[in-house]
Amino acid sequence: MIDVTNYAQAAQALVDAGRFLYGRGWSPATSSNYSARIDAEHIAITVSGRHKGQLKAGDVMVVDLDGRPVQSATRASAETALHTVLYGLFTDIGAVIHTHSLAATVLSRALQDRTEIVLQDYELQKAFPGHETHESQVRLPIFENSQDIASLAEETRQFFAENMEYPGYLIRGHGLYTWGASVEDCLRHTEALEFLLACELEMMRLAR
Ligand SMILES: CSC[C@@H](O)[C@@H](O)C(=O)COP(=O)(O)O
Ligand SMILES: [Zn+2]
Repeated sequence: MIDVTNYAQAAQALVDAGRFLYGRGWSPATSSNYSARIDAEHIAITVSGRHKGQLKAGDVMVVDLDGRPVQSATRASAETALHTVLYGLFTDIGAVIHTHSLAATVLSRALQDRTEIVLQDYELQKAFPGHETHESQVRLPIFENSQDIASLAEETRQFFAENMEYPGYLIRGHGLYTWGASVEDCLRHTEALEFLLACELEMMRLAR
């Protein structure tokens, strides 16, 4: 049984997150998907194709950790497997957010031969637990974009099983995934990473 209060709280947090992320320009044109944990076996996740700046409670549904809808006839995000794989791996996370910002999209394409981005010498790195100084490194792997979400999910599962300290990842020409203990935490990570990626893009422009 799904706890109705947990579901309602998760759904409202995702609706609010959508308004914020769309407002920042990081979830344009129905792109992006967001989820929040309801209990050990279920998450609330955005319905596929919905405008993230105008989400209503009915645009958030429940799936189990195998991505199967629970008490819903709507279609969960096409990228649900990229969420469920993270909840399976990181038992302490409570939310996953995927954005489609200009910085994440352009930077991951511009660095076409690279399989990771290393962020260093930015004070804002301290937004991540365990990073006490700008001299530490925040690293994000870059996976190739694919319409085969099952195989992309498996690729991410294998990577993060070995590299649990990475706070998120990029899909080339597509966007960013990050997670956190709560929706609030996850939003902080999203905002920090989007800021750092925008800085990197700006640095690259200045270096030309
Ligand atoms: C509108 S293009 C973006 C989609 O292809 C996808 O990458 C995305 O982020 C949203 O898919 P969705 O099925 O709505 O969760
Ligand atoms: Zn996407």
